[in-house]
Amino acid sequence: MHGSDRKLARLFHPVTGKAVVAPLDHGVMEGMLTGLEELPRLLELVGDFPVQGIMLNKGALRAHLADVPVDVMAIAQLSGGTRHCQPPYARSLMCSTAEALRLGADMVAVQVNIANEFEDRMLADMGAIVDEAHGLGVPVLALIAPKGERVINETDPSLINHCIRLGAELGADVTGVPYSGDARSFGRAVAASSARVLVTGGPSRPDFKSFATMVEAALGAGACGTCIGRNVFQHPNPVEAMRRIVEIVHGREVLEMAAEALRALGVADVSADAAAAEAARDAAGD
Ligand SMILES: O=C(CO)COP(=O)(O)O
Repeated sequence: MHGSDRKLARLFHPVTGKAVVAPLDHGVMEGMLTGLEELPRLLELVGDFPVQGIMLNKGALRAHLADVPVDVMAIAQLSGGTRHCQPPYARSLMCSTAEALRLGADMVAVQVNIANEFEDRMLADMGAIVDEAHGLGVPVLALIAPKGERVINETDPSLINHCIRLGAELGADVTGVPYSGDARSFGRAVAASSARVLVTGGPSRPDFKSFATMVEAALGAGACGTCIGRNVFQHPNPVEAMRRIVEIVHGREVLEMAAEALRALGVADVSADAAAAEAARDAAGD
């Protein structure tokens, strides 16, 4: 067992063995993105659910660490790049693992976009971060996706399976990838991976119901959780969207237990009542 394994175990729910990570790191890429402007409000929302990890950039970590519940992993996003960059899929390292640790992070994340002219640098950065983080006993989440001018289909199964394999080959503890939609080959890549796999969300989709079906399919194919941001926080009803994702990953019982615990503490009623949740979903047109 490595030093990082003990911390990594905390990322997975003790009953379900799965993880819901809330990425709130989009400000570097997008600037003032609708739905993601107010971090304190989002942290409050996330804190009302059985979520296992919150991903923040280093400035946000410094400003808001106190608002990340102590039983939730604070994940420092070390990579960044803005959508104004040419090309917009280039990512650079913005923070070291040592600095992330100093800021209070429990885990670090690094982003790699493959199949473009900058992948060699992003891969080298990932390699260096894995070495540095493991040297300090810190687990690594690698968010890997195919992005670039030559990429025609960003969820092409062979490219997504390559991303899954890459995470494991380069020593990530957890790899986050988009779902390919091909359950069989995705399942094979996940089963062969020494790193556990989370499914990422991508840009907000107008049809949340079909998005949720995709997430369910990814979990069914072997993903052991989610790292979904925009499809939750840009949903017309982010509370309901968050509830649905948690329900898919951990099941209704865990959701209800968490709601009950909050009620007992007199904290806001996240009301996991099944009928109310169903009604809200219908009202939201999902
Ligand atoms: O990991 C992520 C951002 O760093 C995933 O976020 P999205 O679900 O918004 O794509």
